[in-house]
Amino acid sequence: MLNERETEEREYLAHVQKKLQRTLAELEGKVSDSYQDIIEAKKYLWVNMAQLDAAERAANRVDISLSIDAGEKTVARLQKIRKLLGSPYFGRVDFRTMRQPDAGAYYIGIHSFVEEESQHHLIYDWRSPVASLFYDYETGPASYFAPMGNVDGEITAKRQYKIKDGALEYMIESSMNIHDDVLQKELSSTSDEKMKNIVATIQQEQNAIIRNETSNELIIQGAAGSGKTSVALHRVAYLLYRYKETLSSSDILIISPNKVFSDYISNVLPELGEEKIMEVGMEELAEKELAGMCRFQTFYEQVEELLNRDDPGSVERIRFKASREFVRQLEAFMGYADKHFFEPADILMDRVQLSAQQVWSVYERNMQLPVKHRLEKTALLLASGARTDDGERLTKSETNKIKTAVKKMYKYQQPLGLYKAFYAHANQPELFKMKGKSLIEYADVFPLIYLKMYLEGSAPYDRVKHLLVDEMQDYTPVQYAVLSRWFSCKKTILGDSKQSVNAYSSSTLQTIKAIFPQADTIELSKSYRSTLEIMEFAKEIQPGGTIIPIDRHGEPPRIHTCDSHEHELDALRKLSEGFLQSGYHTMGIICKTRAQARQVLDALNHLQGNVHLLDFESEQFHEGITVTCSHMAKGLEFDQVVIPFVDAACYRSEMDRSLLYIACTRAMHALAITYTGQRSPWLP
Ligand SMILES: Nc1ncnc2c1ncn2[C@@H]1O[C@H](COP(=O)(O)OP(=O)(O)OP(=O)(O)O)[C@@H](O)[C@H]1O
Repeated sequence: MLNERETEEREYLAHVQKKLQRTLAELEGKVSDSYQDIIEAKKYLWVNMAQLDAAERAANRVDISLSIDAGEKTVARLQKIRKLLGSPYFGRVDFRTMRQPDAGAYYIGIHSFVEEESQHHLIYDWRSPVASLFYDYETGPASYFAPMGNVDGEITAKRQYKIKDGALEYMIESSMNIHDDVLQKELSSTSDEKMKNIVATIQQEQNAIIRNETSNELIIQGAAGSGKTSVALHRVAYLLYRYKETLSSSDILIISPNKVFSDYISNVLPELGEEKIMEVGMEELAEKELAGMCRFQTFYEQVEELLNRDDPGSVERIRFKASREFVRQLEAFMGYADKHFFEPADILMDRVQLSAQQVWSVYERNMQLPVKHRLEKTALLLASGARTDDGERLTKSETNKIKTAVKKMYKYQQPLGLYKAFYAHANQPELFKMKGKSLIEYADVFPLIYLKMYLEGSAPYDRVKHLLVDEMQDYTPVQYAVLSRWFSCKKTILGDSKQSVNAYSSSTLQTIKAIFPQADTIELSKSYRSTLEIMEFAKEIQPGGTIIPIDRHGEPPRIHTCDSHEHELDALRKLSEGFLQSGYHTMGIICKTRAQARQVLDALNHLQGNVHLLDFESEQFHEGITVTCSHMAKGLEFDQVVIPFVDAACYRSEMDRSLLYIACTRAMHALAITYTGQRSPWLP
């Protein structure tokens, strides 16, 4: 028997759906009309082309493009209505202000929906001011910030709904924030090959980040699975909604670790009704800067090299270049170069002579400019101020001669030459080693760019109004120094210091905070991805920290001890076949190195079609079995994770420990580990 409330709710749902259906039909009609209009206008233009003059043709083209614009807007609305029809809303708050006797019901959904005749809001967008009540308060006194000021009042009731394919699956009357049962249900579902939106179950501390409008720089340190990436993407959607007049999706840039990660998160914003955001990797940005100068090792190649080879020299080079002290030394070197690498000399020409002293005094006044611009300006100022004995101005060719002479007074013309000079100056030439002809190590890429900026200047990315940097722990102080020069806009910087894939070059939260002293920092410690059993296991591998696992239970992680390598490969085959029979969608076999991943791939040859290798070059994340390495899997998640070859020889260093932790925390529901011989000391 349905109780009275549920009957009421079903009636309201039917009412909203009727209105949505009607709007849908109207919009479909509009789309079809505007399609016809465009065809007609094009036909007219085509048939009458010869008779129309240029102005008429141009006017016609403008009409067509306006119709296309209008049509596109209608299609976008249509898509939103279709989405709402499947699941119109997920929450309701009944709120009354101090001056109202009765509470009004506010239904919260992924988009807003206003009844045309009455202009009554049947659904409020989750980003609207009033919707914050749903995320921030239990029943009782509450307030929200509206454009006209703070609105105080009382929440008299809160409800949550699960509406799927237009049908009410369940509703929960709750005095609580977001009822735990609903969150548990969401988290227990199987994974997708794309990240999902979390609008229905955003938690209060996450909502504070999403709706933060005051921080110019916001650092989010979040434990594995705490929702950092989800929250950052919802924050982007919120800012696009809040500042729709001044901010568009093309003003935002995400720096993400790899193409697969970009693909994995690519659906969240379109699901929220926003356009896709541009994503770029650090290396793409570096490539643009160093084009024509040199090639470089990638970050993943650097990590692979460290994992496969003990090379204390390489570790020392990476460590040195990952410190704040290194940036300080580079900057001190720039100061030194300003004074010592410019050797002013007399410029003696037939009609005019300039003394070294004159040259120096103009050069000195323009020290704030990049060297190249400084030299150009020095030459131009000298030339424009100079006069011949007859009081004449200099000719163009004389000016050019001064330019060439001044340019030659600077000792280094090429960034790479200047960069090498830094190591000579520091008396540590062993800290710079080319990898090959015109090929530099990854650790040298950003310091070289930093010096190139000093030497030649660089074009800042002024169009970007908000920068999002994910996996912040993987970037070094010199990378942040370069990023700050490129992007002077607002920034959201997120990551987890416990999930570094290269222990020698990772940045701690303290380091990042020191680099951005004005930034606000928020820490998220509740972890949502994995079951309690998996998180407890992972915490034993990487102890310390304040991670709080969600109270969701599953099978304890299983450790398979094998007699031989062959036996271990057999165990992997069985686990994979078991997965294919289970209801899970994704399984990650997460290895330490690429070579191991290839071995596993060979062992699973018989499951072809269900198995995918996820490597540096991969662009997509697929359903089924993914064989990959920890450093490629970060940011991703799988229903089930298997970590092979966790023996004492393979997982022994601090870096291995961190990679093992990353691999374990990718698992949502099930985790298995295999090894042969002696188990890794990092295993609980
Ligand atoms: N409020 C929430 N409601 C429902 N699911 C959530 C919520 N917060 C996080 N999750 C889920 O938890 C998982 C982890 O989220 P996300 O990948 O954003 O975390 P992360 O902190 O970036 O993780 P990591 O650093 O380990 O890669 C995802 O499946 C996400 O949907």
